[in-house]
Amino acid sequence: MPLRIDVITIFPDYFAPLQLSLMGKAQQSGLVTIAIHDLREFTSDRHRSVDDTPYGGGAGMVMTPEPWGQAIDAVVTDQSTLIVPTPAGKLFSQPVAAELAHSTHLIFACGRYEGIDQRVVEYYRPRIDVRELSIGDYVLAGGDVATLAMIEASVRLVPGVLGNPESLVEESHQLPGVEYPSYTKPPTWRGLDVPEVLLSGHHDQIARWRAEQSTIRTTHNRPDLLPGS
Ligand SMILES: COC(=O)c1ccnc(N)c1
Repeated sequence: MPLRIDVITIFPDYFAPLQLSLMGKAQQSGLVTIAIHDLREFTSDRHRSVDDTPYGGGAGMVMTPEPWGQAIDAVVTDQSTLIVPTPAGKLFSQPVAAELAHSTHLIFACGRYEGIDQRVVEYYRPRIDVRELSIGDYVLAGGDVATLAMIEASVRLVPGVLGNPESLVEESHQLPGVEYPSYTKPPTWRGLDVPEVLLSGHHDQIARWRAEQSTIRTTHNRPDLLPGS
């Protein structure tokens, strides 16, 4: 059963990159189907408006609930997971990507402006799995880029999408800490040599060196990921 993804957005063109490379191949292989829907197709006024002023005052505009209700109703099933990208959400992570990769149907609601009227989440929460997810502690102009990131991180974990599943084993955020540094030809580049151990053919020594490098890198870049932190 392929993973089905429906993306609802006012900027469908943001998702053209999903036709390229690994994501494009995943769709051609039938492992994943991705459909992009323009929210404005679900408006009913002449101006195809999707936002209005916030109750309670404040700057910016809020996306009105009805177009979202119409758009989500057009694709939702009882197997759907509705994902709302928002800086206020739970943190998206590799384990969450793995969960999404094994879902049946994902609906991404890409909000703009100051966000989507909260009643959209409140309406669907009793009916289906609803997840407000953040890709990190920063604010974007909309949920589209976050959706691209979450789709790519999840789809690459769908069995069969990656040619060599081996490459999933060692990558960062799978093992405790981050990945060791990588090198390829030439052996010397602008006076810089590849670490000798990597050319030695001693697989035990290479594994030990890589584990050490992972710890050094994790300590320097992501001490929060160190065991026991
Ligand atoms: C409008 O959406 C965002 O700004 C957003 C969404 C998901 N993660 C973030 N860190 C920001």
